[in-house]
Amino acid sequence: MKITVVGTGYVGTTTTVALAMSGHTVCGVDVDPVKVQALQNGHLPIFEEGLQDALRQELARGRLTFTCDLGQVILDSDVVLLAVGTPPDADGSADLTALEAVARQLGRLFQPNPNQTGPIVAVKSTVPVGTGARVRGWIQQELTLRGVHVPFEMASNPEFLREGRALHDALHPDRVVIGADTPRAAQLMESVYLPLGAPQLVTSIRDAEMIKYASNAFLATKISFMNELARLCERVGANIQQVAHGMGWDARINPHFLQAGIGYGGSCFPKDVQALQALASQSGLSLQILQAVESVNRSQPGWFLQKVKSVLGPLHGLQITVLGLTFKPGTDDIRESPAIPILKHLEEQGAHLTAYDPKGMAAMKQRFPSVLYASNLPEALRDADAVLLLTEWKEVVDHDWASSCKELRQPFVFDGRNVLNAELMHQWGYSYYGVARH
Ligand SMILES: NC(=O)c1ccc[n+]([C@@H]2O[C@H](COP(=O)([O-])OP(=O)(O)OC[C@H]3O[C@@H](n4cnc5c(N)ncnc54)[C@H](O)[C@@H]3O)[C@@H](O)[C@H]2O)c1
Ligand SMILES: O=c1ccn([C@@H]2O[C@H](COP(=O)(O)OP(=O)(O)O[C@H]3O[C@H](CO)[C@@H](O)[C@H](O)[C@H]3O)[C@@H](O)[C@H]2O)c(=O)[nH]1
Repeated sequence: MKITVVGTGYVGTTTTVALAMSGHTVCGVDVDPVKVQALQNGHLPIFEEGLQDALRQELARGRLTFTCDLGQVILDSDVVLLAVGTPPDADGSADLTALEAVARQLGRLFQPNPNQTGPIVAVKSTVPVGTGARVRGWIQQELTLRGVHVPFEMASNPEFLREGRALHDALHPDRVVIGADTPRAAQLMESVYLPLGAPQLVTSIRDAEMIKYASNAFLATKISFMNELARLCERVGANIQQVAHGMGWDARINPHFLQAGIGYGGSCFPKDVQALQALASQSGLSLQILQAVESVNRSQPGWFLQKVKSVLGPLHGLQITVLGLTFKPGTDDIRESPAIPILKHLEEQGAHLTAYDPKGMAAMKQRFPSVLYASNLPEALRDADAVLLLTEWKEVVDHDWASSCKELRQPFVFDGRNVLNAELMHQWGYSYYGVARH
């Protein structure tokens, strides 16, 4: 099939590569000429393991191209996937400006064809319920203005990939959700993903739109639940990791997303939890559980810092090393990373800061220019009064902690992700503090 993907950010780029690997002819379209040029030359503007190699392979095979010119590729596309950003508006609702711009552009570009069929326009971006209908309306308005009839059909096709595992998730999804209100749209969308061999669920467009937000909100709820429980565990002397382990053996609960820590970040959970609440509020409802999820998440970095201060006392003048800046390992993305409020607070308290992250330092440098960025992990640890582990990079977890203890001025380690071996850390001479873990 011929597929156009509009928006070549995280999702769009991964999707173009995965669909080309599935045997389709794919074109990625973006308004950013620098990004398009880089992608066409086989350079990935983001860090995502394995994706650049796969991109180069598909470019070489000739099934994948990138352009800024939507008009050039749209006319013979069977399916147009929209993967532009939907960032939060001032009130938390999803900003659909980019989506509207693309929809109107499609309405100005679509041409009638002799077979009297039109393309399927599928929204892959995360959008509020009802957006499919709005996109249809924007396209139709432009067609009507031109006096042209093109029988395009709408679909919703939410994306569930995780950063750091993007290509794997795009090629091996737990499920493909297809929202379609006509049999032809459903059938064409099913054939897009047929080569993956993944389970497919066909629903209405509205249901598909809600499934995406509901999934993210539920995962965020699991995390905030565990983070709040960790606060109680710490008070009553229980170990949150053992508790999570014991809970996870219940198949009805499952072991995933039960890791307490310093709160969830990234470009999706914080914005999607807010957007679902905004949607509810526009419908005259308030979602109390999600209010609590958000509030626990906002206060979790502060709770962690409180613990640091209760051990170290005033932070002014202390040499503090922060390990991990990205919102999770495997990405260079620092959007909504819990490291941001933590660095801000440490800076305000007058601590001297050194940071190390395998991929996130360039972006963080823009926000925190006065932090010292170490060129490697051993250098970051040297002469520190305390170490705060904020992202569980493999390099950090696998570090030779046994021999590093003597490099620190004071061997305080605060593990915000509960990934180091507490018993060994104590044996090696550290004063080690996890999150509700003794
Ligand atoms: N990042 C993720 O892990 C992830 C996962 C699942 C779903 N999502 C959702 O997918 C959507 C895209 O997310 P992302 O992280 O890829 O966003 P992004 O910000 O990385 O990329 C969006 C891209 O769209 C381009 N764009 C904007 N306006 C355009 C236009 N008029 N024409 C063509 N291109 C245009 C931008 O230049 C940019 O390259 C969002 O709705 C997001 O919530 C993201
Ligand atoms: O037990 C856990 C699991 C995750 N996290 C944190 O939660 C955040 C998000 O992690 P993750 O979900 O792995 O990364 P994302 O790339 O943001 O992926 C989420 O958001 C995407 C965008 O919508 C969805 O497509 C994915 O399905 C969904 O997992 C990160 O800060 C993690 O550190 C925890 O604190 N504890």
